[in-house]
Amino acid sequence: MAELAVLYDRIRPDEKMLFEALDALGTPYDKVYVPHLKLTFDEAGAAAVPWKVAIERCVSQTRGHAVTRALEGFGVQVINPGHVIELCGDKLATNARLYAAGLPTPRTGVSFDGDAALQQIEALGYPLVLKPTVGSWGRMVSRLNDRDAAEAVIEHKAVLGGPQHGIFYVQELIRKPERDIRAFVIGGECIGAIYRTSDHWITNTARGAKASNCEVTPELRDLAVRAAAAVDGRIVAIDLVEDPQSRNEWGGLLVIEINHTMEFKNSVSTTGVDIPRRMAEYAIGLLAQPTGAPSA
Ligand SMILES: Nc1ncnc2c1ncn2[C@@H]1O[C@H](COP(=O)(O)OP(=O)(O)OP(=O)(O)O)[C@@H](O)[C@H]1O
Repeated sequence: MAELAVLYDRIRPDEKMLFEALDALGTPYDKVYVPHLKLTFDEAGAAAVPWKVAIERCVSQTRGHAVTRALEGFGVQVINPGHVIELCGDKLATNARLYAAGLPTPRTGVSFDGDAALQQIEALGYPLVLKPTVGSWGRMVSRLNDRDAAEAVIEHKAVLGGPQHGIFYVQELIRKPERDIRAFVIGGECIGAIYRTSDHWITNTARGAKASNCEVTPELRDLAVRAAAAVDGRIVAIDLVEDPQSRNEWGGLLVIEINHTMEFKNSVSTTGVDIPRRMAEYAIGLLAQPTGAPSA
């Protein structure tokens, strides 16, 4: 049993790379397959939790959040902490936090009923993007070019039902170049960034976008670091778009979302930065601190 753990529910190339980085650094760690983990809140249960620090890598956000909350009860410092997962796992919560911190995002609205949503959409004007507040890989991110599209999507959501479909989260469509930017922030430092380029307006690599290196300009560095700090993220990836119409102090960059269990497999050779090693070093650095307190 080691003081460091990696919590996972599937071994993707990213987790393999993280294990290899930890192996290379020689620090003992436990690979904890969360679906087999049982935690009991009593003395014996606490004795069975040896870890001081854990890196949470679950594909299932619900599982990752739950195990994080539980382990925090045993004094384990999980990267990222539960409150960070709560914020980053929900685009509305992230946007509200970024707004409160004075950081730029696309103009965004939220409403809680179909009729109100249609009114808000009409007032904001087309084209708009409607997205689920919880989700990734660009799933159900929908472009609304006109009232017909808005009515159709609102009706689908009403008929499908379910708590998620009762929230209407809409954003102005940014006329970005055919790419977005993903910046990696570890321990308060922006260690690299990639462009994700596609001829589709949804530029996720999961949808076939091509990754290439993106220079970390002072503006990008500043915004990425501030966005990570706004959600208290320890190891996070910040997704941004370039708005040619914005004259903001970050050269028109806007934050779209923040990923708390970031995928990085396509970004290591692209950026030339050994991202899994930086993650491993950050976690090992926390072990050395008396309280396991974060360094950033
Ligand atoms: N307001 C917007 N204007 C223009 N393009 C957008 C906007 N919002 C999202 N996009 C595009 O759609 C993609 C997916 O959007 P978003 O990141 O919000 O969804 P996701 O499902 O969380 O994806 P990810 O896998 O990046 O977490 C973005 O990478 C971007 O290319």
